[in-house]
Amino acid sequence: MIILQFTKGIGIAMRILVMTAVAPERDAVQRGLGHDSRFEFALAGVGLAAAAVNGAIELAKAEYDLVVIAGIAGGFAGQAEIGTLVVASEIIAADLGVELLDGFSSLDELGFGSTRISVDAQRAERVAAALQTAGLHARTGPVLTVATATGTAATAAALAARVPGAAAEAMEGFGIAAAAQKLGVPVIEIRAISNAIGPRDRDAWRIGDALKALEAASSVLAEVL
Ligand SMILES: O=C(O)c1cccc(C(=O)CC[C@H]2O[C@@H](n3cnc4c(=O)[nH]cnc43)[C@H](O)[C@@H]2O)c1
Repeated sequence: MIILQFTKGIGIAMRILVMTAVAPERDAVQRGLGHDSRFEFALAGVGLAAAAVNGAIELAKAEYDLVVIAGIAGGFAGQAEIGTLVVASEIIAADLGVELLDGFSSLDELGFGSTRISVDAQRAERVAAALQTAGLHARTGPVLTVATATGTAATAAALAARVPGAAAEAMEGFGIAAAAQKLGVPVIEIRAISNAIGPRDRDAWRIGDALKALEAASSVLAEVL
């Protein structure tokens, strides 16, 4: 039996999986979205491995039309300031490779696979435009996934040089996106900036501001997806 779900009388409802690393991020997105039956939520856990495993488990449970990866992130200086939003134009596993005596070689360069996953570019652009129209400070740009959160100016500079235009770094996107890609489910990633990437200063993190920005962005998401 084919069951068709209709929403507001305009067609078949999308089924959208929202994945965040931790519960406070999920709660912020839920507050923003309000009650909207198209959206389902799952926690990825912190880090690439947990995110890949949990992404695959969640995506195997149902046929989703879209995965939205959401959460807080570090912002690269001059690219994404604290409290602003970044919609990923590409998701890049920026430290997946080998360290060389004089630099770094990515998995791609080694011929072992790809460190880049494409997002649903049309949706990402549409979301970013809608966020801007709503008066939120949002941009698109590459969002890096790292295994180790950056804690020095030298690493921040190395990552920025490795991925020109990199806007933000977080720790789950590539894992969830890899699972989604395997299953043919389109993905977007939205990050609210809680801290500047560079010398570690946990006291300077503005998690509350970032969660508020994430909530505000999510209230726009419901309109545009
Ligand atoms: O302590 C809290 O209340 C709290 C609330 C929400 C989230 C957190 C986290 O610590 C989440 C960790 C999560 O944040 C991402 N993140 C944020 N900044 C960076 C960064 O500079 N480099 C890498 N990752 C960052 C990351 O995705 C973590 O999973 C705490």
